[in-house]
Amino acid sequence: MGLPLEVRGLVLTGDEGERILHVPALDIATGTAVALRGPSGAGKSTFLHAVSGLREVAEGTVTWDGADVAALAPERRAAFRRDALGIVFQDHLLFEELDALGNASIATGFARRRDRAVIRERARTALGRLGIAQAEGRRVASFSGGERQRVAVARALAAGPRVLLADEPTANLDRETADRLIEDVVALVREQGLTLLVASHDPHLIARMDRVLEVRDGTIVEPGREAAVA
Ligand SMILES: Nc1ncnc2c1ncn2[C@@H]1O[C@H](COP(=O)(O)OP(=O)(O)OP(=O)(O)O)[C@@H](O)[C@H]1O
Repeated sequence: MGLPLEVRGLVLTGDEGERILHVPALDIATGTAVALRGPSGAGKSTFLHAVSGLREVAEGTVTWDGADVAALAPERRAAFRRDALGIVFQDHLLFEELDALGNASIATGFARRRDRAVIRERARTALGRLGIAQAEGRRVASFSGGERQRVAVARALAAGPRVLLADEPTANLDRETADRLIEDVVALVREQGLTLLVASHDPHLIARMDRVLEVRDGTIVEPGREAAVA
């Protein structure tokens, strides 16, 4: 099952204290697939980092099922992220010396012994679905951008998250691979009731989502409603 997200009075600022984003109120129901679009530099990545607890929040709350990630102590925040969130961000942060399967199943390093085989199996399945099973034993240092992206997606799914957060996951992929990735991720999200929040400009991806939010003029709006999501 996924988790619900509740954002209240969120203000995100830059290094000099300048305001980047202000989101008065936003709710995402459990199991909803949401696209976040908006011009380059609007603040999509900044928002995803904030809801992941990877970025300090100047004001407000970011609450996943009752837990305000912004208020958690650093270790508890890291544990929450590891246990509940699958994250596919633009800098994939793969371990260059490990092969694809080693990267995709990296969560085994933190998991209890009895969960490790499950994670490894999920990683293998995800790599297969994403079309790189034949390269699972190759070190990722030799992978293309698109292949790295797919390894990062497989890694996020292998940990068994309740929420999947992704930043332009189809950006470096050819149309066919991107469409396959979209189909697989949407199927998985639906099967498992995960909450999905994905920054993307890809019309094929956006068309498959339940809701489309737009980062615009320093806030988040929902086109169609044409008012700040409050
Ligand atoms: N720590 C920071 N200090 C100052 N400015 C910042 C900081 N972090 C982000 N910004 C600025 O905030 C704006 C939003 O950046 P962000 O990366 O979130 O945009 P984006 O919508 O994801 O864009 P893209 O589609 O190009 O990835 C940019 O102008 C960026 O330079």
